[in-house]
Amino acid sequence: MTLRVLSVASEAVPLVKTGGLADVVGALPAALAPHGVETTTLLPGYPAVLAALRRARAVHAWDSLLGTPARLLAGTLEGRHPLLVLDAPALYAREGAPYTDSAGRDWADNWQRFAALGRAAADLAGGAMARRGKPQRFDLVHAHDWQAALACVYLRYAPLGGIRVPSVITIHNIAFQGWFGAEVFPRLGLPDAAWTIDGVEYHGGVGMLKGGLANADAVTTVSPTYAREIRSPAFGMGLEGLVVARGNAVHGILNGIDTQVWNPVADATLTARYGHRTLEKRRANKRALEAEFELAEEDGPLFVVITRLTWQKGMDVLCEVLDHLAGLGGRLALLGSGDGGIERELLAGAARHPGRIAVRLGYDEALSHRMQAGGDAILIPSRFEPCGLTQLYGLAYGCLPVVARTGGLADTVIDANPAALAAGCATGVQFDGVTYDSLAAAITRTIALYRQPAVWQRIQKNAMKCDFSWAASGKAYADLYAALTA
Ligand SMILES: Nc1ncnc2c1ncn2[C@@H]1O[C@H](COP(=O)(O)OP(=O)(O)O[C@H]2O[C@H](CO)[C@@H](O)[C@H](O)[C@H]2O)[C@@H](O)[C@H]1O
Repeated sequence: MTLRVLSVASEAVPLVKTGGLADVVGALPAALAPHGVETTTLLPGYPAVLAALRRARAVHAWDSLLGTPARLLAGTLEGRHPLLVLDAPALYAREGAPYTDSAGRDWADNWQRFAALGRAAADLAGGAMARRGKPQRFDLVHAHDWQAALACVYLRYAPLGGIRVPSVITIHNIAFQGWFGAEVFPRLGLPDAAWTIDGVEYHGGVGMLKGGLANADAVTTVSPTYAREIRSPAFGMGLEGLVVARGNAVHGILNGIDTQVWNPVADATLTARYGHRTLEKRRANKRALEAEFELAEEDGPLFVVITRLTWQKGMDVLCEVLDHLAGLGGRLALLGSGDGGIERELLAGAARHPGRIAVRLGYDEALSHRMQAGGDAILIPSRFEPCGLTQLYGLAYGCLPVVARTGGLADTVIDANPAALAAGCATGVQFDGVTYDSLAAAITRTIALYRQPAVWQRIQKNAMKCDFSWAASGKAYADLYAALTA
């Protein structure tokens, strides 16, 4: 029997992406299909999403969805999986990024933009459209992050159709909570009962992620270690008490990677395609990357970084170790954008070390593939990392991850310590604490390993043979859905 799931999110590859959330939401339908789950993805109708919809048909219209007219358009994701798009021009038809305007400021009406997404999801799954040609019945709603969290709250406090549908919320990053002032509460269309510790009330305002965490039937986050970490104040960002209170309803399910998109044997963006038996072909990718970044052409270690430039990702500490890295004969190619101060410091580092440190500010998906294929090691000094995807891509591409021991980074990389090297299972380098000393020592250790070619290649082969496809995690989600709908 097919289980029908409505996956609700604010971004999904290949239509709209600001970070790893989009990779996961985009990959889930194919990951779940082998387990008898049909996933319909509901996204906001940003201009880019509407432009990509081919042969869309309108399947529902609201005269007023939280105060604004809206339509629901049906199409497909990747030409294969059902897609629903919430077309509400007053909320989404604007220039800029999904959450911010062109100047990088949060849209002032974000509360309404994403409350409407949650209300639409609850209407769809709860049966409110049944009389008016609802496109399909759903057995379960899966909400991602604060932007979709109100779906769980509406299903609990204000179901409009009378069908009781269970919900799951996934936390991709507990640091982003969607908190708004108390004045928005009356406009959400929720009963007074939701203005409580069990509902959306949080520190005197509306906490969207908090409301979802409190009211979803199950909570998942994207690695087992992060599921434990967010029980503590250091990682829970204020929500640790609620996470602890949800007890066994909280699950850590590791993200997978889309092996159709991230596979060096078949990756069309690369100069040379290769596998773990043809590692020597990586050299052509390294030469191409050096040329692209105007780095010195040599066989010494080439580090890469692909990230949002933020405090979470430890990029301030990376700036501090640039001189150390270059002084040891290392080179660095960095792709990222974000914090203006960090951008300036990185550019200053590149100016101090021409040919050794090169920085590309911006977002470039194809270049990120070429960097994983041409770099020797990827540096990921995150202060916290719910799962992390770039270390998984690095493992698949033999670009060895050098990671802080936190969250999903701790769960997916095996440190090349003497015991792991002797046992032949090492896949990268881990270090404790994101400080100058710890990161500098990890870089020193990585370069020492690189200078032993047989050892390095062994680690590369181990890394490339790891299976971080969606197979296991797709099943874990499907099992959770089955338990909730039994
Ligand atoms: N400048 C650039 N150009 C091209 N590509 C770039 C880029 N900057 C980043 N990327 C890409 O964006 C994605 C980032 O995903 P991550 O999982 O590493 O972090 P993010 O913090 O966005 O996601 C959050 O959600 C995901 C999904 O659950 C969790 O893995 C993670 O820990 C959590 O913080 C990767 O696909 C990466 O290659």
